[in-house]
Amino acid sequence: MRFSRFFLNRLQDQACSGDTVVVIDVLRSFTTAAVVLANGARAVYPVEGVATTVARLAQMPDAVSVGAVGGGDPVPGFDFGNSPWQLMQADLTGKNVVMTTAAGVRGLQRFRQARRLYAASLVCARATAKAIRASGAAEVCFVITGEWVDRDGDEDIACADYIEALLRGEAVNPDSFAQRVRDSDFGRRFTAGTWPHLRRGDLELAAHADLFNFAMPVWREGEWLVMR
Ligand SMILES: O=C(O)[C@H](CS(=O)(=O)O)OP(=O)(O)O
Repeated sequence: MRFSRFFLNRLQDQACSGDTVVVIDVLRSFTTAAVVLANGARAVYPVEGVATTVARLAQMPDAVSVGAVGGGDPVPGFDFGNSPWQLMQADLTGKNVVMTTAAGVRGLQRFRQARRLYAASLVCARATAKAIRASGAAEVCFVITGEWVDRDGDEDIACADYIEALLRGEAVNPDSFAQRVRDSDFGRRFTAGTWPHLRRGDLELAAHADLFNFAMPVWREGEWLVMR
């Protein structure tokens, strides 16, 4: 199996070749999406942009809305912010969830044509590696969504390192990768006490390696993407 990395927020030309694209967003989109699915949601629809999300919600009047803008503040009027801690306490049994976020969802939409597309985070990392191996993937591209000019994105790089190590068959302990999530530039904002919408509970969940034993393949349904 061959591996490459693509940094979503870098301007220079980068290639993301291969049969499998794994978009990683540990803080917080795909930790949130995993919690939503674990809490019984029927489906998560990742939609780019608040206006398009509002239009999608108008087509699905019973859907639950989850969203945040760049920096992590919730979208006003939505049912939930991009907070796994908040969603962990919600009963979402049978619900459709429409989700918009500034980085993770954008990463999925950018690679929506990939032959096999996964959303991944540390909470489902081992299951993601298992699913990729079972698919017979030959070349895997990891998309790092959390690196910005003011953030190292190491929470996502750590997750990519962990999944790649598992796919290489290495015997790895997830603890050091979880610690990198806590120590990352963005991770530290969740304990600084100066970002009211970035809760310590979100970070603790996001750093809980292999909390869930399912992967999150992303499917195309007409013009929409969906995770089930
Ligand atoms: O809501 C979040 O935690 C982040 C904020 S930002 O876009 O990284 O500033 O969004 P996400 O898409 O989950 O990375």
